[in-house]
Amino acid sequence: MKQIHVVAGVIRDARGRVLLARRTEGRDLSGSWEFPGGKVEPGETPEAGLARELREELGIEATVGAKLIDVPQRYPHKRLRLDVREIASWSGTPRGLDGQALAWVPPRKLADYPMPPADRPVVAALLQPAEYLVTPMPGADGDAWLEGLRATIEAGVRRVQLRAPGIDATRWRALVADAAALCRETGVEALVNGNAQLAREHGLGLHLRADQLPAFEQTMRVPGKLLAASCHDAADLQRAAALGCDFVVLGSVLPTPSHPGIAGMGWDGFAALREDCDLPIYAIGGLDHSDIATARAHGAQGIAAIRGLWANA
Ligand SMILES: Nc1nc2c([nH]c(=O)n2[C@@H]2O[C@H](COP(=O)(O)OP(=O)(O)OP(=O)(O)O)[C@@H](O)[C@H]2O)c(=O)[nH]1
Ligand SMILES: [Mg+2]
Repeated sequence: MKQIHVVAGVIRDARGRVLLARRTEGRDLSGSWEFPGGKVEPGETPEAGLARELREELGIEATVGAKLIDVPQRYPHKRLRLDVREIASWSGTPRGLDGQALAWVPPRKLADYPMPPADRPVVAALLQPAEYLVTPMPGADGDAWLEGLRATIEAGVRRVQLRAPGIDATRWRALVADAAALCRETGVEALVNGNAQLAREHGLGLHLRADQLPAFEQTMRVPGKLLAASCHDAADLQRAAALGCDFVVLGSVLPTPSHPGIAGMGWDGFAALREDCDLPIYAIGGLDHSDIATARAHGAQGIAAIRGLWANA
């Protein structure tokens, strides 16, 4: 199958809006909106290719900045790597030189524009956190666990999964109530592992374990709240996508002490699974903050971790 490297730019105006272009008739995915860019030509660097595409398609001169995300994606007749860069600065007035419509879109509204599958992880990378904390098991001192959560939030974590497998149910209910209040107070998105009833009671999102995916039904969703899932293979990813999960966690990428004897799928294994799925995916398994750039280079939203993100570790 044909493998193509496409480089596209996130171009922002002074008001922070992002430029989208609409694919013209007669091309693949026509009518869908995309980040301006195109195929890198043989012998060309991605930066030079993107600057050239923006000159040809929009008539602007651009300086290519930091990498946002690299999304490996499989389409019916080709395998794509969508390599997305921030545009550090640009000059001129963008015009649709190929006859394509243009739109300046506030980031919050990006999801309203139909885009190709490879762009869904790109939009998620622009809007959603790169880190997803999974709480460690509370020790005897529940207050210390809550303090750990507070410190982790103060350190910058904005999305949290409350998880404590095997804990006494009454004790967990009380800890979840306190943790939910703390997350609400600090504006942090919180999901609870596995327990739809607890999620409902506290207005939390729900994070499904992989073994819960086959029997889970839409009617069990918490209305208006996030739904996420832990995935280990292609079948899990397919089930999570069919359920309409907002995002998933996929691993283990590296071997971890919590799953001794299980080899990780590695970054190449992660990227291969990501090719057939358009969900935002956090990589998990032996990772911490320092792995975010590597994760993004393999199409991940970022990293999920217990010890790797816990402030009091
Ligand atoms: N520029 C751009 N292309 C994207 C995005 N998302 C996405 O899937 N693509 C795909 O990446 C490829 C972009 O290549 P292109 O615009 O240079 O070329 P094309 O295949 O339309 O050109 P062609 O018809 O001349 O072969 C297309 O297959 C397009 O569907 C995106 O956000 N921006
Ligand atoms: Mg193009």
